[in-house]
Amino acid sequence: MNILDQIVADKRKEVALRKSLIPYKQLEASILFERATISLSQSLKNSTSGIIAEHKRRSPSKAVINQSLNVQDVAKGYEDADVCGMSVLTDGKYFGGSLDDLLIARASCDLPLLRKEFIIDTYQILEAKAYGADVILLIAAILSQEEIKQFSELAKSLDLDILLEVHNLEELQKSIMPTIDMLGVNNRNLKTFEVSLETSKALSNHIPDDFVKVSESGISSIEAIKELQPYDYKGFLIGENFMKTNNPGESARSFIKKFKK
Ligand SMILES: O=P(O)(O)OC[C@@H](O)[C@@H](O)c1c[nH]c2ccccc12
Repeated sequence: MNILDQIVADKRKEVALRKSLIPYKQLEASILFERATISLSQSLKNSTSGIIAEHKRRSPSKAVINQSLNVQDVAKGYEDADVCGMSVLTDGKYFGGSLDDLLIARASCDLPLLRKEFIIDTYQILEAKAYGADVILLIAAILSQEEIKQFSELAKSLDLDILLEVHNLEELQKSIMPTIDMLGVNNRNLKTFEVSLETSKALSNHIPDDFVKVSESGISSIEAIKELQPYDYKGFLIGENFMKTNNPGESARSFIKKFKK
């Protein structure tokens, strides 16, 4: 079994357990369920930097990145740095995150928040809303076309934006539908962990213009972004490069400063 299959198998068990303890009705009773969301795709369209900064403690490809920070400081730091949005990993087993991280990020800043999760069930979309997310991630590699349609329609009905993640042409072609707001190209192959910016370049002209294009993973310099901009990328998802430092907010700030020059 490759790592992605393993993650999904674990996730199915986890979601079944969560569902048995907290029913849909209880999620819908969260005060955050009525909150007006902030659109990340709109923010990206109006942004000069397009940086989406991530909170990630560890990952299967890197083991520990940073375990000594608190989410509140990171969220405030990213907001002060004027990033466009924040991504919060909520998977516990492989990434050391939690829904509580999302909730604390929500309480700490007014940035559009992405729930970074392996979504395989509609239940997780209601959780995303109940814990303060503005955007959900859907990963084409683990979903059927019918699931992408059903999940994105539900997310839209909850006023959540949808970032659809692909890694190759086949995934892209099965995923293009009007309920998707942003198309993310993951430069990291989730099955092998190989990273290459060429993935974003190669797929860009297959993405119709009405989707906001986001390049994800392995971005650690302004040069990388400059390289991707001619391919019409408007958003850049950066995790490790900020999170490996003692002060991710400050790192994001100096990154964005260089950018504007
Ligand atoms: O830390 P990086 O290389 O900057 O990558 C961030 C982000 O793109 C990555 O965490 C990611 C992209 N897609 C995912 C899907 C699941 C978990 C994590 C991810």
